[in-house]
Parts: sequence; C-alpha cells; structure tokens
Amino acid sequence: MEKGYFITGTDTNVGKTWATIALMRYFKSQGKSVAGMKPVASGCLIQGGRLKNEDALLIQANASLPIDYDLINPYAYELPVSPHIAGVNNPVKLGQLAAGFETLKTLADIIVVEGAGGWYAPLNERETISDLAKLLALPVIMVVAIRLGCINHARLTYQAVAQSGVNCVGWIAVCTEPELLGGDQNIQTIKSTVDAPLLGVLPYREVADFDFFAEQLKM
Ligand SMILES: Nc1ncnc2c1ncn2[C@@H]1O[C@H](COP(=O)(O)OP(=O)(O)OP(=O)(O)O)[C@@H](O)[C@H]1O
Ligand SMILES: C[C@H](N)[C@H](N)CCCCCC(=O)O
Ligand SMILES: [Mg+2]
Repeated sequence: MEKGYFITGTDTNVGKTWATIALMRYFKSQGKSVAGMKPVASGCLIQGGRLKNEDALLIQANASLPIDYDLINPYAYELPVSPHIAGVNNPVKLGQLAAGFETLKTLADIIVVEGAGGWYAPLNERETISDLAKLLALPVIMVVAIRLGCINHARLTYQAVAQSGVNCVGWIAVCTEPELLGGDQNIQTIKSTVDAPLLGVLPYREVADFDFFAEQLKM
C-alpha cells in the first residue's frame, strides 16, 4: 500500500459508498491498483449460502484484482441496525479487523476503507468507528450529503475527527437530493468553515455513474 484512506460521513446514507467507488475509479484512472474494505456491514442478504452486503460487493467488484469476500467484509450482519446491536452474538473485535487490513495492504497501491454510519457509530459495546480509523492509522475523507442540516453535521463531524487526533485530508460533497434550495451556498459555507480541501462535488444522479463521479474528484 502506498496510501490508504478511511471514508467516514456525516451520517448513515450520506453517499459514503458512492464516494468510495468514485475514489476507487479515480485512483484507477491515475494508473494505481486499488482495493477496498467494508470492515463492518449491517444489512446483509444471503448470497451463495452466506451473508453479503451491497456496499462490500460493490467494493469487491471495483477492486483491481479478485479478493476474497471475507477479507473485504469480515463482519457481515443480517439486520440493518447499528453494528453493536446487530453483532450482539458476534461482536466486532478491532484486532481481527486490523489483522485483515494488514493482508489487504499487501495487495494494492491504494486501499479505501468504508466505515459504517458516522464517526461515532458504535461497533460494539465499547468502541466506535473512530477507534477503528485510529487503529488502522488511516487519514480520513469526510463525505457530506448536501441536504438541509448538512452544515452543522459537517462541522460537528470534522471537529470530532480532529479531536480524535486523526487527519482529515479532505471532504466530498454528495448531492443526494435532486434539487436543494441553496445547495451551492451550503457547499461554499462548509468549504469556508472546514479546514480541509473539498475533493469534489458529486452531482445528483438517479442512477449511479461512477466514472462520471470519478471525473469530479481531484486530490
Ligand atoms: N450522487 C448521488 N445522486 C443521487 N443519489 C445519491 C447520490 N449519492 C448517493 N445517493 C443516494 O443516497 C443513497 C445512500 O448512498 P450510499 O449508499 O453511498 O450511503 P452510505 O453513506 O454509504 O450509507 P451506509 O451508511 O448505509 O453505508 C444511495 O442509495 C442513493 O440513493
Ligand atoms: C444499517 C445502516 N445502513 C448502517 N450500515 C449502520 C448505521 C449505524 C448507525 C449507528 C448510529 O449512529 O446510530
Ligand atoms: Mg455505504
């Protein structure tokens, strides 16, 4: 691994996966080999006799090389609830995730790791996404869904990341709504209040166009 990034967001359902795949395509377009991880996924369906998650499958499909599902998504929980609830009978062990990440690191130039929920989403009874990002020692990219309330959410998340001692290397604006009154001004306001560069704005698209999204990124 030359570089790795931990993708967090202002909440669940803010565009982390779409931004993660856009980043993977972007790095590929720069001639880099890419792999990704969705360490903990809640909300899985049985496929081929085992639980699999949509985000993890997309990450697997967009890697530069074939990678075992287990390595990409070690914790696949059926219920679409917070991981500390979904995993009550098989709680997340951060050490196990760190060991898997060490293997993944040997496979590609760039590794992107998508969190679950936001920065303080609980992974088990004690630890949150922030603890995982710290343990993996990765800089963070913050994904912000541009919707009413996003300025506050972006500032809170940015501040929490900084307080955790983790470097936020940039943020991505994802337009998850077809039309948002004052959307551009929201982006400008976040840009002027968050001390990390805006890496790109992913426009609203009814159907994901990951190559187009990748073209909107610059880092
Ligand atoms: N650029 C976009 N244009 C339109 N809709 C979008 C865009 N990006 C994301 N969305 C919508 O937002 C939804 C959530 O996006 P995504 O799955 O990337 O969120 P997430 O933050 O990864 O959620 P989770 O916490 O469940 O992993 C998508 O299914 C899609 O409907
Ligand atoms: C099920 C959902 N799509 C995510 N994978 C998990 C979101 C966890 C949020 C926890 C919380 O902060 O309340
Ligand atoms: Mg996701």
